[in-house]
Order: sequence, then structure tokens, then C-alpha cells
Amino acid sequence: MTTQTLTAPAVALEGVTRTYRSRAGGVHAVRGITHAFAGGSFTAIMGPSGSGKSTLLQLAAGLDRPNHGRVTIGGTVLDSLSETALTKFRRTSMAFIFQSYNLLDALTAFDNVALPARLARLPVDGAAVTDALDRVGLRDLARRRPPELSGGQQQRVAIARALYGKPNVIFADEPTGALDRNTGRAVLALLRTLADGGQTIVMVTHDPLAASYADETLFLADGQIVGRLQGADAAAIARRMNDLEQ
Ligand SMILES: Nc1ncnc2c1ncn2[C@@H]1O[C@H](COP(=O)(O)OP(=O)(O)OP(=O)(O)O)[C@@H](O)[C@H]1O
Repeated sequence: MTTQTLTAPAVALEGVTRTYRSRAGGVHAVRGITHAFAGGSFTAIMGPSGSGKSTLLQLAAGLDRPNHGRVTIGGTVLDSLSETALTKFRRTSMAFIFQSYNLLDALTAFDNVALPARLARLPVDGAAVTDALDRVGLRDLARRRPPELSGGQQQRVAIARALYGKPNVIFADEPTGALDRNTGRAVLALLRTLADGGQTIVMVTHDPLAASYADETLFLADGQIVGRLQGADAAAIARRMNDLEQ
């Protein structure tokens, strides 16, 4: 892992705009967003349905390209990369944690954790894979496949995958959306640990309690950042969300 100071932006968005064409006309999903996510920071993104959260996350992760503006991750301008180079860059520089876990059912937990390294044609360090599974409490379940694991266990496999490669940036879209409260809290505590260890976390969530684990919450409305709260508790975050949804 590249060690970063808290002041170096791990992910920078500059004037990022994404418009979708539809039969009814253009949908301005993200409108000129500029924001720097500091290295080692944990940021939550909240906002009403349709405010552009998922689009913003996809743009920041290079899964979608902006119509205008640019995204820089660890000093690399994503726009300057070909599709092939971008895919390779994504495999080594970032991890994704989704509500739906995104694990391959045919592979064991161990092989799911090792998958990004294999796809990037890097040697797999078996002891490090086991260590990553151990850190999320799944050492004994390494040989199980996702259908043989609970939702919380599957999400912990996804987190172990993010732990193993030690990517600088972890993007999470509703990582606790499908989990019960206690399992969700355990997952959030793990994400908090990753940020405290220097990885940068950008997480979309609808849940003020989940956002309270972050250092900062950004509030989106109509494709723009309309507010932010630092170090706020769940009640303060919920109040701000209520104000936005009025
Ligand atoms: N592929 C697409 N084609 C056309 N419009 C799209 C597409 N994806 C998203 N949109 C539109 O862009 C806007 C932002 O969508 P986005 O999914 O980013 O919002 P969101 O804040 O993540 O919503 P939710 O909380 O409901 O998941 C919405 O108006 C949505 O309908």
C-alpha cells in the first residue's frame, strides 16, 4: 500500500458532469461536482433518491466516464487511460463493496479474495489471503462458497478482498443495505478500521447510522453537493437529510 498523508487527495473530482440522454431529454445526474477525498479519509455520500449518488460513485471509480470534468486517483487522471489500462488500474488501485456483495458463487471465499490478484496476473500470497479472512473472522470458512454463507459473512468476504490487495481506495455502495443491524455495524466498524489504517473509503448510504462511522458526510441534491457535515452523529445526519427531503 502506498502510504498517504491525510492531506494528499486520494480521489479528486474536478467539475465532473454526467448527463444521460433519454427520450424525454437529458437527465443531469451529476452537475459539475468538485471535491477532493483525502487519503485515509472515510466519506459518506447521502441524498434523496435520484440525487446522483450512485452515478457519482461510478464516475469516481472510473466505472463510468464524465461528459465534462476529470477524475484523478492517486495522481492518475482516469481520462488519460484507455479502457484496457483503466481496467488494469482499477484491479490494482481500488476495491468495491456493493450491497449485493459481487462475489462469484462458483469460487470459495479464499478464491474470491484472491480473484482480483489473479485477474491482474499477480502472484497470490496464500498466507495473506488467509490473514485477510482471519481479520474479518472467516478463517474457518475459507473453503465455503458464497451460497453457503450468510449475507453478513458474504459481505465480510468482500471486505477481506478489499483488505488483501490493500488498494488505496475502497468504493462502497450501500454496503450494509442488505444486512441486519448488528451485522451492518460489524461491517461498518471494519470499514472504519480500514480507513484508520490509511485506506480511503467513499461510501454511498441511505442510513444516517452508517454515515456516522465516516469522518465526513456529503449531501447531494439534484446532482450537486449541497451540504457537508464532519464528525456528526446519526441524529444530526438524519436531521440534515430530513431538511433536504422537505
Ligand atoms: N443509465 C441511465 N440512464 C438514464 N438516466 C439515468 C441512468 N442512471 C441514472 N439515471 C438518472 O440519473 C439520476 C441520478 O441517478 P442515481 O442512480 O445516481 O441516483 P441515486 O442518488 O444513487 O438514487 P438512489 O438513491 O435511488 O439509488 C436519476 O434521475 C436517474 O434516473
